[in-house]
Amino acid sequence: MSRAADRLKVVLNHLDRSHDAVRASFTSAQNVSYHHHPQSLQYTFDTDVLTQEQIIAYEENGFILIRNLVSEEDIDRFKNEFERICKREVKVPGLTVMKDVSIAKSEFVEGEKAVTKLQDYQEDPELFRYCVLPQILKYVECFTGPNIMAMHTMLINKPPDTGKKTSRHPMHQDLHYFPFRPADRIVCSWTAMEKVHRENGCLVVLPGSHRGSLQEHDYPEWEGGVNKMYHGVRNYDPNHPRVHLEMEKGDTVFFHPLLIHGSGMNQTNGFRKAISCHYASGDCYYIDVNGTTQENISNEVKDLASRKFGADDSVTFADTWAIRGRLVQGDRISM
Ligand SMILES: CC(C)CC(=O)SCCNC(=O)CCNC(=O)[C@H](O)C(C)(C)COP(=O)(O)OP(=O)(O)OC[C@H]1O[C@@H](n2cnc3c(N)ncnc32)[C@H](O)[C@@H]1OP(=O)(O)O
Ligand SMILES: Nc1ncnc2c1ncn2[C@@H]1O[C@H](COP(=O)(O)OP(=O)(O)OP(=O)(O)O)[C@@H](O)[C@H]1O
Ligand SMILES: O=C(O)CCC(=O)C(=O)O
Ligand SMILES: [Fe+2]
Ligand SMILES: [Mg+2]
Repeated sequence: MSRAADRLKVVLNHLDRSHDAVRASFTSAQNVSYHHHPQSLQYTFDTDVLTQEQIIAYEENGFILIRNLVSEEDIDRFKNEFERICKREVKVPGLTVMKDVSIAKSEFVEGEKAVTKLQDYQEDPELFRYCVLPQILKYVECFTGPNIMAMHTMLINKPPDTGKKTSRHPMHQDLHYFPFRPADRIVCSWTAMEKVHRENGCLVVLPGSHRGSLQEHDYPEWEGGVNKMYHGVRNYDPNHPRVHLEMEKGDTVFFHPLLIHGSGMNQTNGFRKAISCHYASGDCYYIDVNGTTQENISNEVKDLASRKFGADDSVTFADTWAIRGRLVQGDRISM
């Protein structure tokens, strides 16, 4: 047998045995169903980039954390560009600058202290460098395959909580926002721009939840308010076993779009920064989400597009994604 085939056999054997344990760790309240019995790898391509342990970890948990993947120098450049954008020294076409809801609705705050998140930075060459870093794409290819589209770009500047707990990001699955498939050929890369830990609101994940299905999402009923479009999974069970991903500057997590994740309150005085990109295979295809659980977010996105860009009814949810997507490797086949 070839070396690759040997490797695959070892991995599949391991997965077959360990899946029962992962299955058992989920409560029925979370309504996660498993049908997965591995005949081959479902979530990864074995391209000799990932170790056996990393393949097993991603297949089982739905994420892998790679330490020290992005250099300090690159991160400082992203941070510097973020500051220039906040000071309005550069204007980026298509960029959304989002303020925290409790800051936007109360005090007048200027500059980066008002900004919770930049979204859609694909037209900013300095920030978009993140999406084409070779060491990132090398890992992304293990999940998407060789044709790679950068579909969604964000720089998150989680502010110190104002006391209303609005700095939290409710537990969600990113696939809720995406009208393209297959889910297994989509991956998020999320890089800490400084030390992130429980106190400043690191990512919180439910390992193995990527093996469930897309759940219904809605605004959580939070007293202090919720940020626009921060939908959470319905009936979230706070007692579910979860993992806090504490990371150093430059550490990067790659995760599946069905993985349930969120982030806690920022209880420090600093702004917790991270940069991320969602990638999809250039072979993915758009779906119509009308009549599905994604209809609520689709309507919100289309509303915003019509207010912001004067888009008319003929602009679909899928169009709003196709416009933002950028090819970063290989061919743009059907996206
Ligand atoms: C996988 C991935 C996609 C997952 C996610 O990223 S989930 C989060 C997705 N988030 C987004 O797509 C960003 C959505 N936000 C935006 O588009 C913008 O921030 C807007 C909500 C439209 C506000 O922008 P803009 O109109 O420039 O802001 P203004 O300061 O002029 O405020 C206009 C009215 O909006 C309110 N507002 C501002 N920021 C927020 C907020 N964060 N949450 C809820 N409401 C907000 C603001 O209070 C104001 O309301 P009124 O005074 O008109 O009642
Ligand atoms: N009702 C809910 N619906 C969806 N997500 C929620 C809900 N309640 C909490 N979360 C999410 O659960 C995750 C953990 O939040 P929490 O505020 O408990 O942080 P934490 O890291 O546990 O902090 P602490 O150390 O203070 O307990 C966050 O993503 C938060 O937004
Ligand atoms: O950085 C965070 O707090 C998580 C953001 C996130 O999960 C998202 O925007 O989809
Ligand atoms: Fe997310
Ligand atoms: Mg807690």
